[in-house]
Amino acid sequence: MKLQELLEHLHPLVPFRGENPEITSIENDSRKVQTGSLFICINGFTVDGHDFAESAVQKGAAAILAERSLSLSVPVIIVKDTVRAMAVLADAFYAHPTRNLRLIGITGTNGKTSTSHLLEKIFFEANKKTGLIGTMFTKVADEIIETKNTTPDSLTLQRIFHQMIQREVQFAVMEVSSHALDIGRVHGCDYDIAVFTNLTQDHLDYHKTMEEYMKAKGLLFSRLGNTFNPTRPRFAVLNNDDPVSILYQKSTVAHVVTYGIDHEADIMARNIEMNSSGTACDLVVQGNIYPLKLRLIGKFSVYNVLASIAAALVSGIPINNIIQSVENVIGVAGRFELVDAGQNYTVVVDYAHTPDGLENVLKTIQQFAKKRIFVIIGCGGDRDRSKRPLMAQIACKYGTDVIFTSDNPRSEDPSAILKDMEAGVYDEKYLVKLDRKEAIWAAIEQASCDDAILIAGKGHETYQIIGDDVFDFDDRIVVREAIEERLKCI
Ligand SMILES: CC(=O)N[C@H]1[C@@H](OP(=O)(O)OP(=O)(O)OC[C@H]2O[C@@H](n3ccc(=O)[nH]c3=O)[C@H](O)[C@@H]2O)O[C@H](CO)[C@@H](O)[C@@H]1O[C@H](C)C(=O)N[C@@H](C)C(=O)N[C@H](CCC(=O)O)C(=O)O
Ligand SMILES: Nc1ncnc2c1ncn2[C@@H]1O[C@H](COP(=O)(O)OP(=O)(O)OP(=O)(O)O)[C@@H](O)[C@H]1O
Ligand SMILES: N[C@H](CCC[C@H](N)C(=O)O)C(=O)O
Ligand SMILES: [Mg+2]
Repeated sequence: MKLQELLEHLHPLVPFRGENPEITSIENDSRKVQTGSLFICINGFTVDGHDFAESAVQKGAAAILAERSLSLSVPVIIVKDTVRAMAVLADAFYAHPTRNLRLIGITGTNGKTSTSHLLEKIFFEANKKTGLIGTMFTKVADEIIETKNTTPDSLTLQRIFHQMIQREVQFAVMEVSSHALDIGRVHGCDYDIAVFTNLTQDHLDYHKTMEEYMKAKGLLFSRLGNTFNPTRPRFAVLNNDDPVSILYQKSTVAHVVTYGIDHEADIMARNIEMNSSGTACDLVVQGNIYPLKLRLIGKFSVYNVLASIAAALVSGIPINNIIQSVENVIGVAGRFELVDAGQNYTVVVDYAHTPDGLENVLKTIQQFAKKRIFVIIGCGGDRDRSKRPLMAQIACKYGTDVIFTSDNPRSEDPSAILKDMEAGVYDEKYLVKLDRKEAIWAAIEQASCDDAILIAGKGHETYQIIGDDVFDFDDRIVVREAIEERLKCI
């Protein structure tokens, strides 16, 4: 594509003169630039991409998109906001891939990964070709691609959609983080369905207030249906048990479909009964009642199931297929994942990393725990500090034996993170063990018959980030080793 043809997608006041080279790729990382690339300079949180423009030209960049003038031997196009321009240009360069996909975006503080995996499974089992983008990985048909962020930057994202089109994917399900909505990573995505799970405290390091956080998530709904193809129906799937849904409902021109447990909704679950191996309930859809037997545990899992059922129904998947798929789901990796190595107590590994997530999981455990509840919990570094004391409080409210330990300290001092947690707790009911492996082993040493152990915060993660180092660490493997070692000694 010629540079001028590409730039026509920006607004007409963007000046363009001079050479009109062929653009063979778009890159925002100078290290990936090749001959013919358009290099987009992004002023990031860590470094300024403008500082790499010269090296991009040396690597063969044919043109540069920047926010300020740069003296270079190739055309430099100046825009006010390169992040925004990147989203528009990436969408155009890859021939507007989301116009040809049924795209479902899922936002909310907790439950995005769980709901998106459930929904992808429903589509897959209904013989649709699927794509998935989220925290754990990205999937294009049967190919798994590693991604760094829950929602990748717009360039990576449009490239993935393009691959999906090439692989004839019909339904793409993606997690849409509040960061992505705020920064503009999903600008240019044409969603058919937007799903809201819930809103509780997280990411205040970034958004500063709950109001700003709520507004960022709301962008998914206010933009829905404002894009390219007005003839395709758009749906907002909202959780009626979360008061924020009323605001999102007001902000969208799309059709609204609601789900809920405690408040009247289009799609509901009633008569929920739970034990340690599953959940039974009645699914109510348009006055019809369908008995559901889920292998997933907890009220929060029922919400995720309802959200995925609602999105699948408005996508035209028959109810009986949907029910069969959700009943088959054993679980999502690292979400209420039970570790059974032959011990006589329950071990749960869960990704709860917010106050609400932790409370939901602990309430669930409390419902079937017969004796002590051990909680092993830490908080991530370089993330919302204000959630640390709250998570510590919740751990001590529901746990009988609590061990505060490290999560991913990242650039922070691990002891300082634990001090932030301790500030929320006034009794002495907890132990502090900086080393996560030691914390897990200590709990296993003390556990006895019918106790329950929750290892929270890292779920599916197979690493621990300490400083700039990434170490192998998987709660599920570490706890299994500890259990097996203890069983040997009996
Ligand atoms: C705070 C934040 O959002 N940071 C994101 C941001 O990184 P950054 O601004 O630090 O980038 P940077 O290193 O300053 O680089 C600026 C520019 O210079 C370029 N560069 C850099 C070096 C070089 O040699 N040459 C070069 O051209 C880079 O490619 C980039 O274009 O842009 C990167 C590329 O898109 C992201 O991967 C990175 O996410 C980091 C890893 C992150 O941890 N983000 C978290 C806060 C996040 O976004 N989380 C959300 C929500 C998670 C959830 O709740 O599920 C998510 O969606 O992941
Ligand atoms: N609907 C829900 N409501 C409240 N808590 C939930 C819900 N679903 C899951 N959780 C809790 O939150 C944790 C994270 O779930 P999940 O990974 O699905 O959320 P997420 O929104 O994708 O999180 P992230 O922001 O990290 O991408 C789970 O391990 C569980 O403890
Ligand atoms: N998506 C969340 C995941 C947190 C997981 C936790 N283990 C941590 O590292 O803080 C975040 O990036 O804030
Ligand atoms: Mg997620």
